[in-house]
Amino acid sequence: MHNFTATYTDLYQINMAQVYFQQGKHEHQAVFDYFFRKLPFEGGYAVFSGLETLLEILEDFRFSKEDLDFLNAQGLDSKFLDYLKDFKFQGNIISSAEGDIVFPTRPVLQVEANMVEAQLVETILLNILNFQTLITTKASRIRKSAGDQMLIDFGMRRAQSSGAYHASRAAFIGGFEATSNVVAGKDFNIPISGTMAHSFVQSYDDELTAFRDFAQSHPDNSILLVDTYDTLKSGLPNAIKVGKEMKSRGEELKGIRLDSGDLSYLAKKCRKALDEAGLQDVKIAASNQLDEYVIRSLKEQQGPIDVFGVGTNLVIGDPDAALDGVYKLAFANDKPRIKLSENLAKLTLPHKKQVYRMRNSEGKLTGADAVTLREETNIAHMNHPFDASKSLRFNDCTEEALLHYVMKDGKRTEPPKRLQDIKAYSRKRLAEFTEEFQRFENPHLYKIGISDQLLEEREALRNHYKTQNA
Ligand SMILES: Nc1ncnc2c1ncn2[C@@H]1O[C@H](COP(=O)(O)OP(=O)(O)OP(=O)(O)O)[C@@H](O)[C@H]1O
Ligand SMILES: O=P(O)(O)OC[C@H]1O[C@H](OP(=O)(O)OP(=O)(O)O)[C@H](O)[C@@H]1O
Ligand SMILES: O=C(O)c1cccnc1
Repeated sequence: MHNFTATYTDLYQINMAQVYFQQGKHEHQAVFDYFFRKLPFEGGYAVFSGLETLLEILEDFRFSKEDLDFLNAQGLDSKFLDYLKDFKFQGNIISSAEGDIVFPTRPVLQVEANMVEAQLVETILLNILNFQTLITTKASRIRKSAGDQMLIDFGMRRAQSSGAYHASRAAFIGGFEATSNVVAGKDFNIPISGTMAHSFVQSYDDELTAFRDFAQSHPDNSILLVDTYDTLKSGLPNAIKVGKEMKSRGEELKGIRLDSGDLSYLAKKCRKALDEAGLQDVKIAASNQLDEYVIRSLKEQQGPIDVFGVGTNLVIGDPDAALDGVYKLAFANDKPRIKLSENLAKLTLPHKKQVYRMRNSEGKLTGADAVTLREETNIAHMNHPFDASKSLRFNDCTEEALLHYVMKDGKRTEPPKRLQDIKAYSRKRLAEFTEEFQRFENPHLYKIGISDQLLEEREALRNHYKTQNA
């Protein structure tokens, strides 16, 4: 994996950190919230991911000698640079579980650290969490459409460059079974899978020989690409020939892949011909600019497609391209902090906080998460975060605390989780949300409320800064 040293940050973080150091404020303790304001893909939920990647980076987040030489050449203060020689992230991370279902406005993760540490980790934290959460959410939607069919990530070549590495990880958490991305497979223990390219077929004078050579070399694992010249007139009959030859040798053709044309129509024709040739076990894979909507349509048309290969639209998080996650100061030097805005929705929530998922007496979701001050319990009432006329009462509800310490004093509180376990957890958590929250068109709104005490604290601070600056 790329070695993320502490220069993996924006310059303004270092410039601010220098001032904190010079003013003797570098030991002041801060709490920052990571949250986002808008759900991606106009969907009803997001799936939080990237946490393990972040923790791994933070465990060894320091400046190398070359980093410090570079900063020295930029004219930064030599005493400050001396201090950075020993810099290491020694703060706490309080987080939602990776794979959990998360919503706008409420903190997804918090950083508790000194001002320098908290500021220097902001950029990498946003870089990792915004991207992986976006892609895991996209993958989860594609999984929803695909039902039980196999999903393979084909996105590496079309990803935003090295983003492919973490996109493959994120896609697996969201429900993909395999990836064509070999390095991600190796590093994250994701099953790898592959078929063949058009170039392979083109490089031969005839398609049949191309298929035969491939089958001979990969007797257990051949998926033949049948659309290079003509799917029904050439690719399919040649694949059937090779499939039968393999069968006579006691081998089995694994599948064929369709990559153009009307995928549902072609899959039906191919399935029929394969079955008639006694090749019922040969699978049909499809690719070509798939996403959750095309896959949903292909399923509705009952195209007998067993495997979907999804590239571009998955790894670029189409059409959103970015999650708008932000990192805002909530507490510093023993005082709650707020950021005011003309736009009410951009007011921040001050203080050290906790988030609770509210369930009714039967253990079912009530459709709301409540944000409270950290020490509060027994949430009976909550308020709309930005609309004073709206509030919600809870009767006889249980509260599940969603934020937990995952790093203390720069060290993880638990060993790293296996990707497979994160995926299984995520699936279980999403299954709690009814169809209304998961549908693609105008999904049901999951509510986020703030407790009476938090509202009071926020309003007091707001008035304080408003009058101070009047
Ligand atoms: N039966 C179908 N129902 C809905 N969408 C489909 C169906 N078959 C294919 N598609 C999708 O329609 C789009 C067709 O893309 P495009 O117009 O590029 O066709 P193509 O067959 O790939 O052409 P080319 O031969 O140039 O590659 C792709 O996103 C594909 O996944
Ligand atoms: O459409 P996507 O969802 O992005 O899926 C990946 C695409 O990448 C490959 O095409 P490409 O033309 O790059 O190579 P090929 O000649 O092997 O088909 C593959 O055949 C898919 O069509
Ligand atoms: O294995 C495949 O078929 C594959 C891999 C990457 C991109 N498109 C297809």
